[in-house]
Amino acid sequence: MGLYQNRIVIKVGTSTLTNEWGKSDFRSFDRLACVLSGVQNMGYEVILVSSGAIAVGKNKLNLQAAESMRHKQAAAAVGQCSIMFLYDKFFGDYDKTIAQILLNADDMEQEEKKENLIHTFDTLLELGIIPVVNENDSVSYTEIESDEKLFGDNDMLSAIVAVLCRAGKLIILSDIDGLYDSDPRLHPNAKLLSRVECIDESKYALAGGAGSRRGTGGMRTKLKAAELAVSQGIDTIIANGRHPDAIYEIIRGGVSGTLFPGKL
Ligand SMILES: Nc1ncnc2c1ncn2[C@@H]1O[C@H](COP(=O)(O)OP(=O)(O)O)[C@@H](O)[C@H]1O
Ligand SMILES: N[C@@H](CCC(=O)OP(=O)(O)O)C(=O)O
Repeated sequence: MGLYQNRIVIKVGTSTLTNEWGKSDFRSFDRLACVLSGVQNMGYEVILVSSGAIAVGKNKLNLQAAESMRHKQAAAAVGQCSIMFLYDKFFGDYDKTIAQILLNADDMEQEEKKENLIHTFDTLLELGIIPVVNENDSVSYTEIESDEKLFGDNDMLSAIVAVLCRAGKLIILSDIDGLYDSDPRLHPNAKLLSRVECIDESKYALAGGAGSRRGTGGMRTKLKAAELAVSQGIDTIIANGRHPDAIYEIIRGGVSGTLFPGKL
């Protein structure tokens, strides 16, 4: 079965949605809601995979120092409400309705649950609703901590959702313009790669860890996600979430960030 070329999954990371103190960055939420609403008005189906629950929840609960798993899970439960409140408000300003979908790995493993999930996504999109997806962190943190995790990071979750929904494009928004030939925070002369045809060990060797205390995974998890999506024919782009207008350029087929062309 082919891909829906007008269906786009956009993933946004914690580092884009929060400021350096871990508080919600309202302008980022607003800009993203504005652009995604505009993209939907152009006839595209939009699915948003959003991180941010743990950072926002920790800030709200003043838990900065608390790193235990149960505190993170509690923070996720609190922060998820906050981010959905902001999305509801900002998307509402642009006349859009959103829906929340929280997922775990085992929701994909059982055929019946997987089918139900596909039907829910399809129905929401048919109704013109923008689904906002996150991992169900309060339930699934064991996966986040495990080495064998399939989930545990929203980069991978966004690729799984893109494959499940047969999206034509996956756009991963981060706090950086794309994949560089080394981590630009450590190497100021690093160069942006605008197109990557093959994700092999040499590319993983370029990717370092997270760039801020708030982000997780860094470029490595984005490459893993891109590898999965590309293998299913889905064009994957890493771009800067501080300038979501780039999404207009990307859907026009222009160059912004790093493109990993889908291969089948
Ligand atoms: N080769 C690389 N190219 C670009 N960024 C890199 C690279 N290696 C490591 N990074 C780091 O990855 C960070 C983005 O990942 P992360 O902090 O997990 O953000 P997010 O919250 O958006 O997922 C960048 O800020 C950057 O410092
Ligand atoms: N599910 C977690 C996000 C985990 C994650 O992958 O974060 P990020 O690297 O910022 O995309 C949360 O909502 O806080």
